[in-house]
This record gives sequence, C-alpha cells and structure tokens, in this order.
Amino acid sequence: MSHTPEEFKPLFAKIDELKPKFIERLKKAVSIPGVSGDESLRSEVVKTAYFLKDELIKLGAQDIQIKELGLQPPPVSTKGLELPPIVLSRFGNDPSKKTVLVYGHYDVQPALLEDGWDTDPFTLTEKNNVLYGRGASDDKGPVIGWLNAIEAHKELGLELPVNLITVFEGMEESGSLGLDELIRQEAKNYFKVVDAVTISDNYWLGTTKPVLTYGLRGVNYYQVEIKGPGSDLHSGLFGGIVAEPLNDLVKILATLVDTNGQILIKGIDEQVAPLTKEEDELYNDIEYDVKDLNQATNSDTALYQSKKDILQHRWRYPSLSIHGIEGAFYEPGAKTVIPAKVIGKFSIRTVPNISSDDLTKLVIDHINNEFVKLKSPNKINASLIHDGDYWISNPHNENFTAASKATEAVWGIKPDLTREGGSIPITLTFEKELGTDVLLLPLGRGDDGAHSTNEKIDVSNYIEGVKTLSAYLHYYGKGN
Ligand SMILES: C[C@H](N)C(=O)N[C@@H](Cc1c[nH]cn1)C(=O)O
Ligand SMILES: [Zn+2]
Ligand SMILES: [Zn+2]
Repeated sequence: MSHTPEEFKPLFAKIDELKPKFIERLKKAVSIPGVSGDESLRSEVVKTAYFLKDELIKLGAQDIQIKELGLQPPPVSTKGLELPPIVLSRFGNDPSKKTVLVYGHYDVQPALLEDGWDTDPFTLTEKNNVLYGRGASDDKGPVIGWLNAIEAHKELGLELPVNLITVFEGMEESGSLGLDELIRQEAKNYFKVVDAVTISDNYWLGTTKPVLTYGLRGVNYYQVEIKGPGSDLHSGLFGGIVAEPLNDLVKILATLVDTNGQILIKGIDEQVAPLTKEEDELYNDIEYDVKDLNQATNSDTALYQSKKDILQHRWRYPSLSIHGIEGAFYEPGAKTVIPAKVIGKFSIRTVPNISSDDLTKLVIDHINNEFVKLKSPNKINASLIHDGDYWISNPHNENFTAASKATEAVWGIKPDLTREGGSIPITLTFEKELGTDVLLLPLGRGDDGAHSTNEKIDVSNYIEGVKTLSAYLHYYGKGN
C-alpha cells in the first residue's frame, strides 16, 4: 500500500505470503473447545495451553514455563478442579533492547451450534474473507497474531527489535483466577525487566477505524442461590401449595435493574466519579454513531440515540446485566416442573471510583433485604463469584505513540483513543506490580460478536493486525 513505510515493505510482504499458514494456525487453536467457565471442558483449556507451548517451541522461544495455579476456589468449583496454567515464554534477553510483555488469553466463552451459530463454533470457517469461530476475535486471533508476528521475523531472518515476553492465561473469561498472585511472585523474577505491557484483547469501536484503548470497566460477578423443596416437583401436584424458588428468584432479579438499564441498588451512583467538562469534550472527536451500535447488535434496540450518551454509558457509567439461571428449565417443550434449586447469575460493570468491596456489600444487603420482603420459607445465599478492577491510564506516552505510528503505517489513518466497556481483570495488576505503562492495541472490529453467536474476525483485520503488532514492536524498540 502507498502509505507503507519503506522499512516495513519486506516484513509486510512476508506476512502476506504467510497468510494461509497464519489462518491454519488460528484454525488449530479454535478447534480446541477451551471454555474456562465449563468445568467439563477444563481439560480442553489445558490442552490449549500445551498447544501454545508447542507453537512457542517451534518458534524458538526460550525459558518456556507452564505455571500451575492450584485449585479453583468456591463458589463455582467445590470439587478440587485445577486452574489452567499460565504459559510464559521469552524471545531474546538482550540488555541493549527494551522488553515488551504481551498478554493474551487462550480460554473462550461457551458456544453451542444450537445457540444459533451458522457454522460449528469450533471449526474456523472462512466465508467472504471473514473467519468465523469461537475465539476468532476474543482472544485466540490476537494471541496467535503475536506468534505470527514472531514467525514473520524468523522467516525473514530479521531480529526482533525488542525482547519479548509472552504471558498467556486460560481463565480470563472466568475472572483471571490465580494470575494476580503469579504476577506478584514474578514481578522481580521472570518480569524483572519489563518496559511496557501490551494487550490485544478488545475491539475497535466501529468497523472501519482502528483504535487504541486507555480504559476498561471492571466487573463484579455475582450468584444468588435459592433452595426450597428437597427435589424437583410436579407442578400439578405441588403448584400453589409450596414456595417455589424460581418465583422468588425472578422477583429478586427484577429488583436489580430496570428496563432502561438503570441500576436499582441504592448507593452505587454516589460512588461514580463526576463527569468533568474536559472528559465530556473528549467524546466530541470520536467517530461513532447509533448506527454502529445497531449494526453491532444487528437490531434496533439502542437505549440511547446520541453518540455521547451511548459512549458514556458504555465506558464511564456502571451497568448491570442478568446472564442466566442455573437449574431452571430451558429446553424446548413444556416440562411442568418446579425446580428445587435455582442459581441466578448477574454482573455489574464497575467504573471509577466504585470500590469492589463496598459494591459487594451494597449488592448482598440489597438482595437479602428484598428477600425478607418476600416472606418466603426458602433459603437464599448471594455471593461474589469473582471481581476484576476497572483501569484508566494516560494515553500520551511512548507505548501509545509507537502503536499510533504502527496503525498509521498499516491502515494509513491515525487511530481514535477509546475506552472499553468490557473488562480485562489483570490490566491494573500489570500496571501496579510491574510499574509500567499498559497499552491496549485491539485487532478486531466492533461487530466481531465476541461472547455472541457467529463470532468472527475479518481476514483483513487478522492479517493487517499482524502487521500492526510487528510495526508497533519496531517503533517501540527504536524509541519512535
Ligand atoms: C474484553 C475482553 N475480551 C473480555 O471479554 N473480557 C471479559 C472478562 C470477564 C470477566 N468475567 C467474565 N468475563 C468480559 O469483559 O466479560
Ligand atoms: Zn478477551
Ligand atoms: Zn471475552
């Protein structure tokens, strides 16, 4: 392309040449159904870690370590389930070069064909230059993208411009359990000389303009268990004469949030940092429209119409989403059952300056108070499953500048600076424990359908993304 700087032409040509191999590598990664939230698939998550280890060996990584994290704590696991390991590796250890730590996750969200996928979620399928499959964008595509960037250098006989450390985890979609502790332990060991941390695990805001991201919402995930009869019951024999756990649960869930997305738990709004004039003005320059939102959701269900309202509610205000009910009848048909025990699941996206502990107290007190009002003989137990902090940083530093130049070299346009409504629980820990800047450099588009059916990454985003990651390492390595 005409905007490609001369210095990158051979490297970008090599990346184009390796495209079939890169797609094949992603296909292999996607074929392993490593869903961290599904205990029955834990061995597949672990298998993905070993797949990455083998790829790293082939690429010539040094000091590959598989770090075990011990058992998964309750409430989700009560039967001694091992957490998936962290895969560490190193490319180069030259004291004259800077060191970049790249983090990504190899676990994925659940996916079933019957959820409404057009193709098997664990078979990467190319249609019209788009690659469909669970994890294609979140986050196997970007993780494999880093490996591809390393391979392109290797194939060209080009030295990496920085020392690279890779940190790949298998529990991100389930709260990054165990990783905080590992980062603390390794801060003065494996991660002793890290100059910058870069994460490719979010998405462009829309579908055409690249972005760099300097903020994330946090996430507190809760469950509410309601137990009643000793076993599931026939609703004809027992309906109307026993207290039904699911009736209680739907009433409790309905007290959490209204249909306009307003959280109904008292005391949360007061903790949200006020919007300053300067922050409000930052939204003016960002390219986004309600049409982008409707395109990403394939619907006309937006709660706000103006760009500012949408972006502020996505980035700087909390939200509460109800995700599901364990134990409730959900299959097709008309089963006349009274479920004996149900567990409602919901999460709250947190923002500055909400404290996770204060929030959890407000949430649990609210649920217990509402349950008392029901005067039900059933038993309730509300608890936090996991939490991850929000993160916000100043995007005016060497790391962001390098990524901005790389984006221009590949896409011919300066990226927008955005925040992200989703969460990457470990980001703040890297920043605090390693004392380094963190950059979020997303590859995928806003309509990739992460966590949804028909998740995809466009071939152009995948391949140009490998070029962007490569160019970023060069700009950062030479100090821009
Ligand atoms: C943004 C990132 N790709 C992502 O999807 N993060 C998850 C993290 C999470 C935490 N608990 C469960 N999942 C998210 O934002 O939902
Ligand atoms: Zn992710
Ligand atoms: Zn995700």
